[in-house]
Amino acid sequence: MPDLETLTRRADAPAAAPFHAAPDTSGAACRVTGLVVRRGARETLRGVDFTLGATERVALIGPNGAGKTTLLNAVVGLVPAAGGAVETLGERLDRARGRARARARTGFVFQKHGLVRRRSALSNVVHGLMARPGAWRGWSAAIAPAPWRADAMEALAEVGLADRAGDRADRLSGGQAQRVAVARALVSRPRLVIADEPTASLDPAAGREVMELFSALVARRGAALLFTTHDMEHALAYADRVVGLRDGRIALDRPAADCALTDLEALFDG
Ligand SMILES: Nc1ncnc2c1ncn2[C@@H]1O[C@H](COP(=O)(O)OP(=O)(O)OP(=O)(O)O)[C@@H](O)[C@H]1O
Repeated sequence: MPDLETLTRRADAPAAAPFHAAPDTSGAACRVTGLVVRRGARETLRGVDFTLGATERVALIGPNGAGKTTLLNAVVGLVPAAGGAVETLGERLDRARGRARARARTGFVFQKHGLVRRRSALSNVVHGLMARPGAWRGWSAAIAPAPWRADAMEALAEVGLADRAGDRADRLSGGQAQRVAVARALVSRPRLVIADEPTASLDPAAGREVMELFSALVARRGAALLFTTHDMEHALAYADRVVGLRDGRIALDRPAADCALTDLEALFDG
């Protein structure tokens, strides 16, 4: 089974999935019910109930090993449920076609940008369109169809990097590279964006800049965002709701506006 990062590599893109899948009529980006995930003999998620609204931004927090990444993986069907159910973008994830359709409408951002270093910023954003029908994984900015290049340029402009479109990814700063990764995730206009510690590799100022932009763009697009973070200030500032995991269970689920920093820090005590 591929991990989250291989999903953004074109060879593993769900090419068979239709770009325009059935509309989500469930009213939620994701519904997780009684989810149990096992890794070997150990239960890493132990009965998780969680709903992500269609346009909601949720921060997942908790100590190391609490199950945050496992939950992100489960939301796109990258780890199987040993119990309970997951429905994402109206699709049942226990079915291969449902998983492919849900993933085709999901954007991904990772701790490390995962850009192709020798390709231009624009080519890297074009890669975010590879779930479209007819996509060829060798496409770069130079040979992708003009409308696709235009979409990629628009996404780069939205992250403030239109003027760096032709620069190789390895010439960008960490913060700029992560902004390109955000553009790559959003260019296909996903209904759901998931991000695993998107600022962990950045310094605090660059991290704030990326999250500010990322969270605002997702809101402007009317998509849902689920991100993990170890930065409690990011959880409070860039999410509508904070969900805390501890030992594979939900230990906190509250609107960000009703949380104090001390509430979040309490999750890490003991
Ligand atoms: N591929 C795997 N095989 C076996 N066990 C795993 C695997 N991935 C994660 N686990 C285990 O599942 C549990 C939850 O891990 P997970 O990565 O979801 O936690 P996390 O909250 O994201 O932690 P962190 O903050 O350290 O990234 C941990 O005990 C971990 O060791």
